Amino acid sequence: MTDDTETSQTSLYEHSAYYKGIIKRSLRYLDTGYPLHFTGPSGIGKTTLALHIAKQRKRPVMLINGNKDLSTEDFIGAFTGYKRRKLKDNYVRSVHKIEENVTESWSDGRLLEAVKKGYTLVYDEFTRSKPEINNIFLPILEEKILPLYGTKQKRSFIKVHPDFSVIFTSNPVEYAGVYKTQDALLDRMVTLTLGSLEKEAEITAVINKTEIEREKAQAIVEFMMKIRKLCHTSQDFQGPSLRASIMIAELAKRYDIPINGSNEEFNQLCFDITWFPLQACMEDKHKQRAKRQLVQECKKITLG
Ligand SMILES: Nc1ncnc2c1ncn2[C@@H]1O[C@H](COP(=O)(O)OP(=O)(O)OP(=O)(O)O)[C@@H](O)[C@H]1O
Repeated sequence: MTDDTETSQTSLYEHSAYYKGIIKRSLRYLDTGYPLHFTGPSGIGKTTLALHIAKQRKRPVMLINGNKDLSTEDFIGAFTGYKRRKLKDNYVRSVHKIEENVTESWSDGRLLEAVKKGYTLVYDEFTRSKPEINNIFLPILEEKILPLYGTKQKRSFIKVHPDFSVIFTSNPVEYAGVYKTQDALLDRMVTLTLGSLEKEAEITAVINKTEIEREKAQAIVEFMMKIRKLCHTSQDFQGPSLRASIMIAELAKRYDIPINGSNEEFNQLCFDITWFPLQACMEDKHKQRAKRQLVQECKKITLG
């Protein structure tokens, strides 16, 4: 993450009472030794917030992205090859002595490194990894040890560094589609559910991220809020996210597209960015009507 990005995010977090509260509480939970878990729909800023909080702890931050291929070796480490040491003793001319030593070389996995050195770990989208892989967090969180069995290591476990902490993120929609989150693991974390941003907070985020003028950011966010109201199904599918507002602002700025519904390019941009996430939050029978409403709402925007 660049310094610029960090500055822009800090600005939203510093000016929003909602975020200031979350950050303060989160740091307390982490400092007391409880892992944190941000859950909520895609694109509302879970990862960004997790990384921001992790950085506040003044410990090195490690990011791991959950995925189905993540293995125990990735987490703990593995023997990666052999080290050969050859000593040739020719001290006495007539005597040749060769001593050869072959040892396996071990390289630490990312979790082992974080646990050993007391890093703050951000484990993003952890529910995308297989539950049996995530089980390794149970002894870490409960007994404060990382077991090394199955790794041919001499030690059977290592102690967790007192400064080690974890922030998990997940998207509830994925619980059903990917792997069911283990209740035992969830039971050991403090889970905070993040909802959509309030209007002012979203406008600030869009301005900070894209440096677009305020009135343009406001027009985009107000449009997006109307579009989200067209959603019919569960609250987990909230339609176009903050990411969608940022995309429209970024593209309009980059290609000098006026934020104006009378402009064909702008209409197309609105549609391209919002239709797919919008149609995902409703049943088929509502889609045609929602499509017409989306086009109409976009045409109503009248900024230069
Ligand atoms: N406070 C903020 N200020 C400015 N931009 C932000 C802020 N929070 C998030 N963003 C931007 O919004 C977008 C989505 O954020 P992020 O990736 O953190 O969301 P997420 O909830 O983790 O999404 P996903 O579940 O899809 O991984 C990113 O482009 C990010 O840079």
